[in-house]
Amino acid sequence: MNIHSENNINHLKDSQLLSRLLSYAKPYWRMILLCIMLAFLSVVSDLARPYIMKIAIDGHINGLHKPMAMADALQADRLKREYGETVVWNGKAYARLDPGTTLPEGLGKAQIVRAGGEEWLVPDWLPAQASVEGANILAAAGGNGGVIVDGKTYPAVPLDPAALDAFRKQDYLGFAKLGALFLLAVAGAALLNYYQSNLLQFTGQTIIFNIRQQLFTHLSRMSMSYFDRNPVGRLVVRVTQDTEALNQLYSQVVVNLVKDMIVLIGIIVIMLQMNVKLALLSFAVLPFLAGLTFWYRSVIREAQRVSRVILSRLNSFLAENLSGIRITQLFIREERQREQFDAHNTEYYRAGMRGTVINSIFQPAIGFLGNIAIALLLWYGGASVIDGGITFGIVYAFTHYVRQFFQPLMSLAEKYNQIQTAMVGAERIFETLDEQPAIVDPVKPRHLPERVRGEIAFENVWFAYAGEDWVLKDVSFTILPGQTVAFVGATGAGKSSIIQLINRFYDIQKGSIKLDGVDIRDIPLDELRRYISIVQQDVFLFTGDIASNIRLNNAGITDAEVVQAAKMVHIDEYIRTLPDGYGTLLGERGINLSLGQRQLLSFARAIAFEPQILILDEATSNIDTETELVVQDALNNISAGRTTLIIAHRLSTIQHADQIIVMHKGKVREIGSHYQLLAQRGYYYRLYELQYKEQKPLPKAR
Ligand SMILES: Nc1ncnc2c1ncn2[C@@H]1O[C@H](COP(=O)(O)OP(=O)(O)OP(=O)(O)O)[C@@H](O)[C@H]1O
Repeated sequence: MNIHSENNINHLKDSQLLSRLLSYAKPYWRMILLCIMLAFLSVVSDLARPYIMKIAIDGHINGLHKPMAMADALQADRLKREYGETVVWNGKAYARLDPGTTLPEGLGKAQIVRAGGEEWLVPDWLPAQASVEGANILAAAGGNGGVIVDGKTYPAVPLDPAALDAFRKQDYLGFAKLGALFLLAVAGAALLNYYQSNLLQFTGQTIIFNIRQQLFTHLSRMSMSYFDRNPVGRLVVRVTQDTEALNQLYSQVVVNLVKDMIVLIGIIVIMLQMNVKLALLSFAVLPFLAGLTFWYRSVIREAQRVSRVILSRLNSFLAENLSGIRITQLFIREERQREQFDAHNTEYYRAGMRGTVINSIFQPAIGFLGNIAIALLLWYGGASVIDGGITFGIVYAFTHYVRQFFQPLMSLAEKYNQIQTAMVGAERIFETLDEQPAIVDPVKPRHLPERVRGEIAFENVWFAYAGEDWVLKDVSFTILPGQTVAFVGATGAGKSSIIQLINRFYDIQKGSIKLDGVDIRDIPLDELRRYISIVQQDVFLFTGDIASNIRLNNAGITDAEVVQAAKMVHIDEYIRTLPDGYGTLLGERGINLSLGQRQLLSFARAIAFEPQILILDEATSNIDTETELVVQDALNNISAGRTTLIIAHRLSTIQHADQIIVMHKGKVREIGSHYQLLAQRGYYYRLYELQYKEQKPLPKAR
């Protein structure tokens, strides 16, 4: 597997992932519980709305035609006590009855029915169909004060507008009340949703804030070998995108899923309570729904997994190619790179389309099932209304509940996607967090004094970056306190590796490296690295001004010390010519420095930190010869009394070193001073001769 290919194997089980995810949410359980309670209340007000409509329809719009109890006007109070709203008209009191109420002894029956465009009061109860105008009511039976239903004539009195108003009064009042209640439910749901979603976002953001913080702290402790294996682009995605996917999980999915569950259960309960038969009929589509969801789950999971793997490949390709754009343009590789990008892009497009096609089948299919349920309702419910078995209000409410029932299922696809993305994000985040830094502080640390002598000893050191590819083989040497030691050797001989080992960017496999006689693995990392400053060929500049790039946020370094360090490496003059001097911004929003200027800045950085051990890795390779002489002079000053290690290809710059260590294919080949090594007429001599000839072709060798 190369480092750009994205890991696509599931290591952790979903249940393990979930329990770890929940552990992050645990400190905030009160808020989450409150969110769930708010969600519950908002569901209640959501579900209340069709119910309110049902009451309006059955109780008031069609309320006029309900069967009534009739008594003498003197008994109005009794009627009111027992059956609620009572109308007194023409010496009689009337009260509407709920369906199924049995009429006690002593009370008469009455019902209002619409016939021939007029409302009639009948002192009897009519068959259920009669409440629907026109159904089997032939007409008002001429002028004889009666209505004919199913061939039977009932005596009836026509109601004049004033009487009708009296009977309708409770309906007008009822509409006002129900309207207010409806409004309250809407406003309540809006308010509850507002608080709930804010609280959720707050909780989610806080949890993710903590995870990001933990990730960054963790990453900054990781060893170099980790960064060799993980491209920066991937780690950036870890800290930003993957955590954002988790945020979605906490702030959108979890509570909304709970909310959806409450909605579904709530609707089932309400429907069963309103009418069992109609409810069961609406649920007839559920087995198909379950089958469809099962199919969807299995195909979309695979499609999304493939799509994610391809996307991360595309991202890596893009990141690498944009950072290497200079080389691409220089070697006119644009066309080839474009073809490769095209291949990745096409693959991603296809994967995306596959997901789209699956979704475009699933979502309408769910909608279709929902509509079938509504069609069943219309067919059976409509007929039952006419038969009088079910009220119109119930059918109306049912169609709404069925719609509400299918709504969460329609967005299931989206939620499923979010959960999957979050799970993959969580898995990657936990994998990152679980990876322990290869280089850690010693269990039993040994502390060196504030100032070390600076003796560095390599004793039979064997080192490989990976496996058994030995980069250093049995390397031994001792650098005495205050000495300046140079490493020379061909490219790839292992010089830079030696330097990376001294400050423990990597740990060795065999032998030991000692500072003042103490194995560096026994010294706390912070302390070890505080003694050492390294100036490298590639200088990294942080976004910020020049002064902050020299002192690297170390408040202990004063402005005067910054200037002093810059003066020592002769970059002070240049800095002063810049518009803002030491306050000039570098990087993206500021100016760009030349490679040589960057190296000088990095020298100043090393000097300002006053290290006790100074390491220069090809540090003067980009500085012109004239400036190098000056810097060399400054270096001589700085290295006086300090252990200094220098890697240089230009042998002229290291002739004054106390010791020169010649490396060859991972081994120490020769050690000695310049003159000793020349006298040996070995590898160093040959190197020197080669360079000497190159640089000064005219005079003959001494
Ligand atoms: N981060 C790394 N991961 C794996 N192998 C590495 C790494 N860095 C260097 N190497 C390998 O280690 C060997 C020695 O590299 P090193 O950089 O120490 O050589 P060097 O003598 O400093 O060369 P140069 O003069 O070119 O800087 C090389 O063969 C290189 O391929």
